[in-house]
Amino acid sequence: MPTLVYFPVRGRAEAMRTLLTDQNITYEEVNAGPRENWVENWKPKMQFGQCPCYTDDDGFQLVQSNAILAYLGRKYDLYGSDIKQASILDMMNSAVEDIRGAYVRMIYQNYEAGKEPFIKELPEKLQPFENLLKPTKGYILGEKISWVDYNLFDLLDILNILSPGCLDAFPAVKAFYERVLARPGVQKRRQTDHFKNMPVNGNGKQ
Ligand SMILES: N[C@@H](CCC(=O)N[C@@H](CS)C(=O)NCC(=O)O)C(=O)O
Repeated sequence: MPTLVYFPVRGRAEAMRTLLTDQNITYEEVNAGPRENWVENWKPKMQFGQCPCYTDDDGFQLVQSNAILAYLGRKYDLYGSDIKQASILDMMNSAVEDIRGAYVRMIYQNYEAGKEPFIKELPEKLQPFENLLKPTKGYILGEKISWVDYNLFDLLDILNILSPGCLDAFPAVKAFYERVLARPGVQKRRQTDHFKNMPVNGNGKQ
């Protein structure tokens, strides 16, 4: 069975947990914490000293959250139907990562002073997604969900926690968020105690 090594927080693992559950892929969650256990037993084994780490059932091991998501996309036919669609997904995922990276830095390094300016800049950051999602009327590529949809959904979820209602001015983004949220497999994940009891980030800020 595949394993996912991470801490008991949503963080950089929740998008892949949602993808795996929604795609009916059974996997085992391995808690890399607490801190001493991580530093002693896990960190030295990770290629870049960090997790999440996904090990497939044949032993193939990957770290770097975006690489893991893309691998799952390739493996489970969630990467579009040609190189142009795949490249659109790469582009969208890079844009998701731009916001997630800034979010993570704000949460861990500058929450008190950085939260309000970050929220102020959100509309400017969400507008391109509104423009790109408006004509698709479904997921990023239209009717079929892709690996990047799960990552974008997770990003919107944490932004909505940071700034409740921040999606309201973007009808296509909001409809996209609600469409993914309503998927039975996504609901299945969100009904678990594992999900419900987990903080969004490792330092308790959200
Ligand atoms: N670029 C990496 C970042 C991974 C990362 O920041 N991992 C953090 C948890 S979210 C971690 O392993 N922290 C423990 C440490 O650095 O010792 C990715 O996308 O996976």
